[in-house]
Amino acid sequence: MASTTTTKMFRLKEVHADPKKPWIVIHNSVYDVTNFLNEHPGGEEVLLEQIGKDGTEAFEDVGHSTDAREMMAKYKIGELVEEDRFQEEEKSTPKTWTSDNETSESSWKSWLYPVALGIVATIVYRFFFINH
Ligand code: HEM
Repeated sequence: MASTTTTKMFRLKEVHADPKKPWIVIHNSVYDVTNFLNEHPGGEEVLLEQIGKDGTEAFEDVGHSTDAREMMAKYKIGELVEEDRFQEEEKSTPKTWTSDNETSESSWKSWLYPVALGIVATIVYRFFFINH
């Protein structure tokens, strides 16, 4: 019985914005960072800016290491209930990438660079032979 782990579910409004008991939501999981504030390599200031809300974007913008991600497990206290969950945008990004007409527009741009480089190389090559 003692080994069964049940995930505690929280409403977004239950996530404390109190600096004395600070909680943060990252990827729809709830973290109690009370004992982490002093230890955070990025400082407590940035953590305090995210308390009581979804800090996923701020967390990802920093590009946290795998070590940092593993460290998070220690502070996780539960997850957000289904109704309060935030859309995880990252997962849908690769789909829109391939299906957009934006892609066909940007693909001709990717040709421009090597073609321009080829033209410049030809000019330089010709000058070399004319002058020598
Ligand atoms: C429980 C959640 C978090 C954990 C365990 C954590 C852990 C860490 C660790 C281990 C580092 C050192 C660099 C690395 O290994 O990536 C770091 C750096 C940093 N973190 Fe966090 N962090 C958390 C949440 C946040 C949040 C919500 C923000 C909001 C902006 C943040 C901002 C930063 C910044 C600005 C740095 C410094 C980056 C640098 O100096 O290059 N962290 N964090």
